[in-house]
Amino acid sequence: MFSLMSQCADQLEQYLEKLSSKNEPVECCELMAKYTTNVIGTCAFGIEMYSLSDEDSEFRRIGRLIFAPTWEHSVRFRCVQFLPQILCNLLSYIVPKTEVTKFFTRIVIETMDYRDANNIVRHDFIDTLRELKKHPEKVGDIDLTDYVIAAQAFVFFGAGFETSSTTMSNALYELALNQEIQDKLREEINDEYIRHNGNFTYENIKKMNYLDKIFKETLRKYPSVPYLQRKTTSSYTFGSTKVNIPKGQDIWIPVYAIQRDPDIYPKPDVFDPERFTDEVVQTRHPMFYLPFGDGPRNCIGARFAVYQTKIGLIKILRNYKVETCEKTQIPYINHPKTHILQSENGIYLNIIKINQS
Ligand code: HEM
Repeated sequence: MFSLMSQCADQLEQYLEKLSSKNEPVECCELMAKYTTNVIGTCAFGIEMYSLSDEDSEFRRIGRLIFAPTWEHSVRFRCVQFLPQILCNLLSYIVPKTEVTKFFTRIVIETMDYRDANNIVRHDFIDTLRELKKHPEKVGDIDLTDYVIAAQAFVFFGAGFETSSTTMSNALYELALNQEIQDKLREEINDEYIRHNGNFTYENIKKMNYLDKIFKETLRKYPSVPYLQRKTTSSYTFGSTKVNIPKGQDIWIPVYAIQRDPDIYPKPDVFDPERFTDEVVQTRHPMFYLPFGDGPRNCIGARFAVYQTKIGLIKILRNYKVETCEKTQIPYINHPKTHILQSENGIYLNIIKINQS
């Protein structure tokens, strides 16, 4: 899996060569979304997405549609959040299927049929879905229709690419604003490059401490999922107070607010990777850092996200310097309408080639 990710990162590097030669500011949210679309397509679906090389890639177009902050999306999202399940189920039969639903149903069913007909096994996400289709008893009384199967693929794709791509573009934004942090990271990348003859493996990347601290601080300051949702399974009263949350209550856990609380993270708007040294981390309650959630329904793609982000950043920063430009929005403005935390006007940066031996 990691080697497939690494190939996508190599394609990103080639694409950057083309982009940087234009000497124009680059919109990094779109750039990173193209990269992570490529990674998820290659690793999870076994489909070459061409999202970097092809400006009109179908997958990238659908990816944009999923997260477009439109009225229709808002209404659908709120219905799922607030209407009783039974009403939602009923509505799903009445409301017409969107282009995204049709696209995912077609692509997933076609890919599964193609693999069945040609005896192809890749041990990826599509194979897991094929396995479930062959053995529906494994999912109890859930009716595994084509729509239900496509919905699993949709969640995986939707949850996987935009969260990671915004994390990458936010990291680049902070590195452009904090050149000394960028230089220090490049030093670590170059040391690793020399130590391992240019071969960045999963194991090597795991040992890169400074990169890890930057990754964590990026998700501290910009948690892609700004709040978590839960329903209480029992009534709970806080300490010696009378504040009570009754059983069955829907609650939102405000990750963004916790991770920007000055009592927990002093000077929360300062980007400081040193908040994530082992010693400092031990002084904080573990629930004060929740970018991937926690408990049995936490993010299943966390490790995938960590490595696609890190290998992508390594490939960019080894050969390119990122700098702010006239089009860079400073300070960062949160988009008021998106569900995933994003900057309102994109992240424009100069990406300048540096000569490495
Ligand atoms: C930086 C990148 C990512 C972030 C910040 C992130 C964050 C999250 C968060 C906060 C949740 C909810 C957890 C909870 O409620 O406790 C979640 C759920 C989920 N994530 Fe991620 N995620 C990322 C990348 C990915 C990737 C790459 C994939 C798949 C390849 C993925 C797949 C999922 C799925 C399927 C769920 C739903 C799990 C469930 O409901 O049981 N995520 N993610």
